[in-house]
Amino acid sequence: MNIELLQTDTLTQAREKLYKETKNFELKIHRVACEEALGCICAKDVIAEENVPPFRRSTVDGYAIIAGDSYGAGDSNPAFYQVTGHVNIEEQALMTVDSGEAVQVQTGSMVPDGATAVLMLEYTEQYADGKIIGYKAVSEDENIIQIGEDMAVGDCLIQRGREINAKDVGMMAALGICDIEVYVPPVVTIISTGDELADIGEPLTASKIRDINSYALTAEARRMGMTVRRRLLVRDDEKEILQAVSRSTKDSDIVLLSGGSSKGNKDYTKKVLEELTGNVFTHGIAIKPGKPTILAYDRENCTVIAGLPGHPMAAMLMFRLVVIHWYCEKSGLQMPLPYMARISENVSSNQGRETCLPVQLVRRADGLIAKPIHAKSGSIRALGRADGYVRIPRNQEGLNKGALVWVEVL
Ligand SMILES: Nc1nc2c(c(=O)[nH]1)N[C@H]1C(S)=C(S)[C@@H](COP(=O)(O)OP(=O)(O)OC[C@H]3O[C@@H](n4cnc5c(N)ncnc54)[C@H](O)[C@@H]3O)O[C@H]1N2
Ligand code: MOO
Repeated sequence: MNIELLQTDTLTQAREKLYKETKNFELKIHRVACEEALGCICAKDVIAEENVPPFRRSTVDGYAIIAGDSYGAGDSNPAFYQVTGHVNIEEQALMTVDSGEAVQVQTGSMVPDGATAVLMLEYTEQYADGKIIGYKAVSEDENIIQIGEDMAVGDCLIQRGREINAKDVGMMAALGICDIEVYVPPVVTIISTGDELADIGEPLTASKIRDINSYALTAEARRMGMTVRRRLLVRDDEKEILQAVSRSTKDSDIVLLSGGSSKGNKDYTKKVLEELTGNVFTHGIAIKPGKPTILAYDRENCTVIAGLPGHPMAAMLMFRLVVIHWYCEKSGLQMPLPYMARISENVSSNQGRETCLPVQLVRRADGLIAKPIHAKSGSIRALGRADGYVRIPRNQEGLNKGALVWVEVL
């Protein structure tokens, strides 16, 4: 029997091909209100058009003075000031402060011209009508926040690619930015293929197993902020798969298939994708798990199609390592930073294929420990127990116990 072996790309090659093939693919952009922006991905740098604060503000309750007037002042050598006014928090400071003078201010009040510092209330005492004593020296600018010190006109405050968080929403409010340009979440269709698959509510009959991938991939896509248009469970039937993909490429930016990606007699994914797109550019990636991954691009509908391996761990990892990685490149989104940990035991790896080793993270007094999860490629439990994975390069023999590794969080 002549079985054609998969011609594998490295992960880097597969990513580069996908990026090159999808040059004309552009994520759509829309505006959302500040209150709705949480979790969206910023599509254009947000530049401050106002100074924050817009005027000099006191950071304490006290007296605005000329700092030089306080030099040398202390408990046994107080300085004397003539109080010439008071600025309430909502008032504009219309007066100026001259040498020997003090204007009373509140936390957040505008600091009058001429004043170069604010002396805190607790270091002062009423002396006589209209006069105070100061028991402390203050330096230039002490207790004053300058115009634009927090955010200045022209500062880039939210960068393209950033996932907007609550603090960013606060910054937008501070700058009077009512809405922001963000990427429209890509629309995804997820198709599980397999005659052996039963849907979640169906009774399990002999030789059936439950469909995990369409649920897990849907949840992962949603976690990434994507919109899941539909989730389908399709038999190992070429025509059925073709119909499902063909209908989905018309209204989805991304179509994920799972199962049927290798070379078995019922593995139709590649054939169907060839027929529909004429543009399958990867079949096989030198990575474990995840080798039988297929990548295609439908140029007409601008749809990225990934045929993921059936094994759930492999499907999840390849969704992340290829498709989500591509989405991050397109949008500028950064994945969470990896954790550094020490590997708990010697690990051998498959030379010639990069290894993605699922690990559990355990916190110890001296740092994090990454415990490899030993399980067969199709293990479901491994998927649930893994906090993350360690990537071992294809040309590396393995890892020695205690080696420092980066753990990408799952
Ligand atoms: N002779 C060879 N056999 C296999 C090879 C190989 O190189 N030579 N590679 C193995 C690897 S690695 C993987 S991964 C799988 C990939 O196969 P397919 O992508 O064609 O997937 P299936 O054969 O359809 O399924 C594999 C496995 O996963 C189960 N599965 C499929 N879909 C789901 C789902 N939605 N939820 C839960 N489980 C699912 C399926 O029942 C199979 O057990 O091929 C190996 N074989
Ligand atoms: O490479 Mo397979 O994808 O081990 O599960």
